[in-house]
Amino acid sequence: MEIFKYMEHYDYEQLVFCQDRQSGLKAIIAIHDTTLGPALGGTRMWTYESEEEAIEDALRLARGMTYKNAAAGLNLGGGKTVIIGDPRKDKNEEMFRAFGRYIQGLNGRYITAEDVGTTVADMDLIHEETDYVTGISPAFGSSGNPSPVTAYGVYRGMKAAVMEAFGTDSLEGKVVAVQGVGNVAYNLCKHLHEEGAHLVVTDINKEAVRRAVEDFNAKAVEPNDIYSVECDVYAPCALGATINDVTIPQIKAKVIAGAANNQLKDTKHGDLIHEMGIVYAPDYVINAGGVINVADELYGYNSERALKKVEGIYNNIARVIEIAKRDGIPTYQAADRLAEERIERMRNSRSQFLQNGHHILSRRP
Ligand SMILES: NC(=O)C1=CN([C@@H]2O[C@H](COP(=O)(O)OP(=O)(O)OC[C@H]3O[C@@H](n4cnc5c(N)ncnc54)[C@H](O)[C@@H]3O)[C@@H](O)[C@H]2O)C=CC1
Ligand SMILES: CC(C)CC(=O)C(=O)O
Repeated sequence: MEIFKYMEHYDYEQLVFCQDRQSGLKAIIAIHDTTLGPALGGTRMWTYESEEEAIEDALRLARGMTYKNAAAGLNLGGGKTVIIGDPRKDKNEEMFRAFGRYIQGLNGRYITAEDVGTTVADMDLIHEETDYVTGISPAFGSSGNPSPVTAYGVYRGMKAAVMEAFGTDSLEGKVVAVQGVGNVAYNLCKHLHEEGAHLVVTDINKEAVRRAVEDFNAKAVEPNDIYSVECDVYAPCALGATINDVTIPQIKAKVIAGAANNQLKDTKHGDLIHEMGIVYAPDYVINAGGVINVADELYGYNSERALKKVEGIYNNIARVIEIAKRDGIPTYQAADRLAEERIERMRNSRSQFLQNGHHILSRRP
C-alpha cells in the first residue's frame, strides 16, 4: 500500500503509529478530517493478518467516521484507532494507559471510544491518562457501553428501510438474518425478537450463537451460509466488506440493514445491490447511535436527549431513501452527498479570521 498516495487521494490529515514495548502496544490512530470538530471514533482491537491490513482498516474506518459524524449532524470529525492483538489474551493495564498518553499527546485532535474488541473497562484505563475518551463508566457521569444504543438505532433504521421495501415498518413475522451476534447485534436481536421477527443468526464465536439461539429462539447457520438464507432482511453486524462480488449473488434479502462499519467492499457493490432493487440502509447512517450517544458526553451526558436523537435515525434513513429516489442514485451515494455537502459548507465558512491564543498575532513580542 502506498500510504501517502492513499492519504492524499482521500485527503487524510494524520496517521499516527504508537508503540510501547513494555505493554506490547501496537496502535494505529488515523485522523481523516477535523473540519467539523475533533475527530471522534472508536478503538478496535483485532488479530490482523498483517500490519498493512491494520493500516487499511484504520484508514477506512476513520473516513467512515467523518461521514458518519457529518451525516448525524454532530460537530465532530472522523478518526479511528486499531490495536493489533488478540482482545481475549493480549490486553493489559499498561497497554491502555500508554495508549491514553498517546491520545493525550494529540491534544484533543482525536477522541476515542469502544469498538470491536474493546470495552468500557478499557476506556476507563485510557481515561486515567486523558480526558479525550468517551464511552467510559457511568460512574463518571458518562454513557457507558455504546453498543445497546447503537443497536437501538439500527433497529429504528431497519424499520425505515423495511417500510420502503414492504410498505409497512412492522418487523413482525419478518425473517432477519443476523451476521455476528456480539455486543451490538445481541441487543438488536432483543428488539427484533420483542417485535416478533424470526431470527437466523451466525457467528464465528459458538458461544455467541448459543446465547442467541437460547434467548431469541433463533435458528443458527454456519458463517458462510448466512448470505444465502431465505430472509427479508440481511443484517451485517460483524466486520466490514461483507457485501462483495462473492456474497451479492447469494443474497435473497430485500433489505440490507446492519451495524457493521464499511459493509460495502467497494462503491460498485453499492451500485450492484441498488440495481437488484435491494433497499440498502447506508452503514454509517444506520449505525450512528453509538457515536451520537457518546458525543452527548461532551455536553454533559443526558441519556434522554441522546436517545431522542438516536430515535431520529428512522427519519435519517427515510430521508436518504427519499433523496436516492428523487435523484435516481443508490442510497450510499445519497448519504455521501448529505455528509459531503455539510463538510463543504463548514469548510467554506471558516474563511473569517478569528484571533485565538494560538494565532501568530498572539505571539508577537
Ligand atoms: N459497538 C458499537 O457501538 C458500534 C459498533 N459498530 C460496528 O458494528 C460491528 C459490531 O460491533 P460490536 O458488536 O461492538 O463488536 P463485537 O466484537 O461485540 O461483535 C462482532 C461479532 O462478530 C463476530 N464475527 C467476527 N467475524 C465474523 C464472521 N466472519 N462471521 C460471523 N461473525 C463474525 C464476532 O465473533 C463478534 O461476536 C462492527 O463492525 C463495529 O465496527 C458500529 C457503530 C457502533
Ligand atoms: C462510539 C463509537 C462506537 C463510535 C464508533 O467508533 C463507530 O460508530 O464506529
